[in-house]
Amino acid sequence: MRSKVTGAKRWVVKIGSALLTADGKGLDRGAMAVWVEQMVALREAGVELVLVSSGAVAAGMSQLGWTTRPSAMNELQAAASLGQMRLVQAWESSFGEHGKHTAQILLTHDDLSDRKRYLNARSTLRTLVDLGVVPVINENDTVVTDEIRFGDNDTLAALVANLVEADLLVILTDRDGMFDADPRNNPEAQLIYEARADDPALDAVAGGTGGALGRGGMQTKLRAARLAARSGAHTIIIGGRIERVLDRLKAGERLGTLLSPERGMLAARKQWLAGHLQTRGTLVLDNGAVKALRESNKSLLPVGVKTVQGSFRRGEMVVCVGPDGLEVARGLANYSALEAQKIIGQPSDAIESLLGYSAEPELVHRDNLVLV
Ligand SMILES: Nc1ncnc2c1ncn2[C@@H]1O[C@H](COP(=O)(O)OP(=O)(O)O)[C@@H](O)[C@H]1O
Ligand SMILES: N[C@@H](CCC(=O)OP(=O)(O)O)C(=O)O
Repeated sequence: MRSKVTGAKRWVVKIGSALLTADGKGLDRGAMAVWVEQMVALREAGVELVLVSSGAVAAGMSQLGWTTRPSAMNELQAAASLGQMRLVQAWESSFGEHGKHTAQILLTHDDLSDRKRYLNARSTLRTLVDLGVVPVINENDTVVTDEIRFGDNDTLAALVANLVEADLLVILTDRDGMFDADPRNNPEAQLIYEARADDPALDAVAGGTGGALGRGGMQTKLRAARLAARSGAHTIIIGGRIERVLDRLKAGERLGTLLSPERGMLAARKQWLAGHLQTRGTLVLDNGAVKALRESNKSLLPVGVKTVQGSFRRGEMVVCVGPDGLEVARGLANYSALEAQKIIGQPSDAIESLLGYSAEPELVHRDNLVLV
């Protein structure tokens, strides 16, 4: 029984091109319907779900009657924009059969490396998930250039897992999981059931590249597992054609390859927050806010802040001190220093009238807060 999988509350499911298009024969709607049925069941079981779907280029190629993947960027981008339409239509209509909606999110590298855009993408995704909508994410292939492309959706899916703080990343592919050698050339290759994501021995076995349609192969899946592990997520690499694959994972069956993070989610996040960012300002809290943070593990609301010092932008790190000037916590601010000045001491439902818009009710969300 895999308790880390059965207990996971937030899943990112990534489906690769080779799998989605039945090796280039156009979108495999039958297979999509089977995954959708299982994803709907997961949602009904209380799992929060984000889907990362490849297949735009492959779907576009089949619409255009192209049998080999073009190497020219403009052709790839044209195929992607054509195929993306069909891809999201197929997901929407398939989820629609179960009364569920999907939402398209196309991301580029810049969207995740810029703090402000990162926070915006995160709060949109959270809102969609809270609304019961399934976000369907792909790379924004038509605008990316070689220098800034994720290149493969394994990496994108891992960054999305970091973004939404998923506890499980499920990478569905055309093999049963990660083998101890590339199964294309080694019929004797054995499936690896469990390993630590950071195990250096895995580098040698994941050497091969992807198939004709997919881009990454096992190498990018391993890298994705390592990236996901940074925020404490487990990764499963597994065959998407295994019967009732998602249902059976949820039930705890030992299928596919489970790659575990070296640290738990909270420890990973705390280390990241504690180690990686410079602080840009200080919020002086009242006693009630200090107590709410320390004793009840709450988010910091504007109402509990007395003064704002320094100059910070949305997404930057601030220090939270008590009335005695001693540090209580540090975290990422949802508002800039100028905005914070206007909303401190006020209830969150006044933010909209004070600023003209409201990003979030919290000044610092507890997920982005580390107590000292
Ligand atoms: N150690 C390995 N275990 C399993 N598959 C491997 C391994 N090394 C290379 N591969 C290849 O990786 C392929 C899956 O990657 P890829 O073609 O990029 O698919 P996707 O579109 O699902 O991302 C498999 O078909 C397999 O041939
Ligand atoms: N964004 C691209 C996906 C890139 C890709 O090939 O990814 P993958 O098949 O997951 O290795 C597309 O939709 O065609």
